[in-house]
Amino acid sequence: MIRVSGLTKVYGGVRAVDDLTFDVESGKVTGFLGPNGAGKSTTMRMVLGLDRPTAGSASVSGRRYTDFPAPLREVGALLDAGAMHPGRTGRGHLRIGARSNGIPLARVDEVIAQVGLEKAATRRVKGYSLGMRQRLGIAAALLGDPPVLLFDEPVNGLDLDGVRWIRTLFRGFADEGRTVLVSSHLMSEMQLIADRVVVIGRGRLITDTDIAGMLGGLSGPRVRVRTPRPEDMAGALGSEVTMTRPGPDELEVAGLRASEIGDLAHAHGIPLHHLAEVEQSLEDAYLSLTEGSVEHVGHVSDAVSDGARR
Ligand SMILES: Nc1ncnc2c1ncn2[C@@H]1O[C@H](COP(=O)(O)OP(=O)(O)OP(=O)(O)O)[C@@H](O)[C@H]1O
Repeated sequence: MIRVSGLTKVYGGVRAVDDLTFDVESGKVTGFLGPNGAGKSTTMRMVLGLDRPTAGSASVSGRRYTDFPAPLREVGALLDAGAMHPGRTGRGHLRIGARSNGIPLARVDEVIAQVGLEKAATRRVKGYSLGMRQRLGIAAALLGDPPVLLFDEPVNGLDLDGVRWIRTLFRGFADEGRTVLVSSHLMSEMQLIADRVVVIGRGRLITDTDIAGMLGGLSGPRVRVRTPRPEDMAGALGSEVTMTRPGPDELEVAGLRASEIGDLAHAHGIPLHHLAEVEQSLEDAYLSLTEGSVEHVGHVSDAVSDGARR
């Protein structure tokens, strides 16, 4: 488990991380979400002892990272897949990590097989694609078979196969009882990967909840209705519901379920051409959670459109 308590980091005048407190439980994949510049990487760096907190603390399995004699056995991390010596082979890169942490060299071939890099292991890293580098970075994180794993934006730049592979891998880690913290600014991806989400903005905690809780925090289900008689339909729905008019013959209704709207239409003899609940996504939840906070509105919009572009 990872415990972050009152964690704060100030760079010059910038409060990159601001009094952040949350726990990351074992046996789950926890998404660490926030727009660019929210402070995710800085938080992870402090958990890994790479940055010193201005205030507060971060611990892994009850100890500070810097107190572990063989940290790779306790925490595996992928922070920046680009930060590998380009002239080394994949296997060479892993052997150095193993040696410096007292890990048997036989483990190197095990993790190479686990990430599917057998064929590329003797090639130099400079010839690796981004996806191969991500795989190698994950192999390095797994070297010490650690109970806690941290990944900073692991799906960035991966193709669909790579993303699917990572999703399955992370689920497997959580099912084995490991603690898995994965940062991303892609809400849609987290909806598929994570059991819980910790959302931050401008270094501060916005929410710490499970996916169901985040979706449940929305204003309730919305229903899309298409009818040639939208005015009559609106009248039949009454004043208790809230609705918008996305198109000339369309209503989007909050406050009633699709079945109730169908029954009302039937009772009033109004023909319906379409009736469906609008699936709500984590993206919607993220927006609705943060739009009340003026401080974050600009950042949230940036993040969502940024995510949509990728
Ligand atoms: N070494 C540093 N010196 C000065 N400012 C920094 C440093 N590292 C990060 N910052 C600032 O701290 C803030 C948080 O940055 P951080 O990289 O932690 O955010 P992030 O959520 O990981 O963003 P991204 O999604 O873009 O990776 C930003 O304003 C950034 O400019």
